[in-house]
Amino acid sequence: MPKLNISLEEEQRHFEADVAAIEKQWSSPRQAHLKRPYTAQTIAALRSSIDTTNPVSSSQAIKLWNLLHEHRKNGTTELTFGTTDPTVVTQMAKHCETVYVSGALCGFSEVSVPGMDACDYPWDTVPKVVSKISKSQQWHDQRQRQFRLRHSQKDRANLENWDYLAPIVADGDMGFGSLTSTMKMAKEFVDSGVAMIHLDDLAIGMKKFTIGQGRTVVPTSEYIDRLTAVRMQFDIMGSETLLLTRCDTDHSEFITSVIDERDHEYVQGATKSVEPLKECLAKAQANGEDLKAARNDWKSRAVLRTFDEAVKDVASDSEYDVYITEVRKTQFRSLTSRREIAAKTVKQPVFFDWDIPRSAMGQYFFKSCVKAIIERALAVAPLGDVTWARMDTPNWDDIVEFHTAVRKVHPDRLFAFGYTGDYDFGKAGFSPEQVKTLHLDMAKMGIVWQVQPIWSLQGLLMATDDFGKLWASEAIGGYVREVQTPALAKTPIADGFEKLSWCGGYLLDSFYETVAGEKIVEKQ
Ligand SMILES: C[C@](O)(C(=O)O)[C@H](CC(=O)O)C(=O)O
Repeated sequence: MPKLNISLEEEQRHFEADVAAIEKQWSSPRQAHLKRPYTAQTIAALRSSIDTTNPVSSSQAIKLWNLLHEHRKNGTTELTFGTTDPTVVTQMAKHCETVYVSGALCGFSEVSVPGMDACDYPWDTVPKVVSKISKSQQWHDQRQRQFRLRHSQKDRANLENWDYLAPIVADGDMGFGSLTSTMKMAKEFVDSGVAMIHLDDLAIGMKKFTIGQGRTVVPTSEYIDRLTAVRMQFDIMGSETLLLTRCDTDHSEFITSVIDERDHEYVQGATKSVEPLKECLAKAQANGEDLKAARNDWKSRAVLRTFDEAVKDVASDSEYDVYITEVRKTQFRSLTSRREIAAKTVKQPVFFDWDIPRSAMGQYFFKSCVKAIIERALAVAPLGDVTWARMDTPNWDDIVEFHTAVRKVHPDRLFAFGYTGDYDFGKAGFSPEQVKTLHLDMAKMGIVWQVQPIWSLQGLLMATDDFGKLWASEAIGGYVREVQTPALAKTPIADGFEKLSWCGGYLLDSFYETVAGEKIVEKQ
């Protein structure tokens, strides 16, 4: 292998030029709001000597950044939905300005072994889907342009001219492991051409929906480290790719560790001296008892409380007032500090043990609330570009409280929102009239990117079911009447093979023409 032919002075010059370029990029209007815990020198030294910026990801990110800011300025919002299918994306281009690649959908349709969304698919699953969609967008852009340029300037005025290059937003879940897998995932995303990815605070494998038991977050510090790892990877690549800091704290029941005192306020402990939950459940299992009932019985005996609630239970009203006033003098207090204050302000001893309720997997009980979500969102805001508090149910008061509080600190913040699962708006207290204008009301709070992530699971399934029924009963007669005729009558035409443009027929022909020098297809 030959030695690198570069003098020490030249190497140093390159390094310093890199540092200067990084500092310039970090102070640009696109990046000036970001705060990194590392320096441009550190990043420059982590780069390889070849430029690894991905032009698609960076230009799509800037396009998205400008689009979202335009919405924020106007109090409007981008509305999109999730898919994994490039053909679907071509039709989205007529109505949406962005595309969403959903992890949940990938887990059903883009893996060798499908399953419910537990984010347990390989870490490069979603980047591969983004890459497929991005290449398809580029191809449609190319074949549309080629078709247009076959025509005179005047004739082009009557031809379709869609923006197929809608920026792609994709699901990075929790990063799929520790720092290095998160970095590898971020790298694959950038190389796939993604415009923005979201990363959340869930523990790996602990996104649980069905039995509603066990959804687990990581400590705030680990959430910050994850996002820092992504930001660092983007910086190493010199990428403009946007980072959407998603917070899944809502309805989470557990936290993996109590290492970060910022989380202590929300950790629950037993306030009665009972046997550890783990032992109780092991005994119940050995005796063939109903585990859910045993757990509920244990909970009623253990009386789970946060430390502040435990103090409130034993203190007089005036004692509690003194206690909580003292606690609130500092934003974050460790359990040790809370115990010290309680010892000074409350006569009764406070029994509180957060180890007794720990699960067999070691998790601690966690009491989620809007305040906890706000604190996490604020802790990570400087690392990201957009904020999303994922909510299991559409609770309007919570939505308003969250966005108002974050906007107080970051008035220009961009927000995202997902109409997760199938929200029951009626049950959540919304009138049909309120649902109609919900997206606009949210836009006024800075929620500039709104997504129905899993449209396929209702919309596409329903359309396929309806068509399957028609085809089975009426075959080609039904097809011609219900699909082909209306598709061709549509303006603009619902593309397909009929017009050679959508399927790239003219582009293909022009490759042959260019190589063989023959004019195979007449200009239209
Ligand atoms: C957005 C989401 O992460 C997804 O994978 O699409 C899911 C969607 C859903 O469960 O409806 C989510 O966690 O909200």
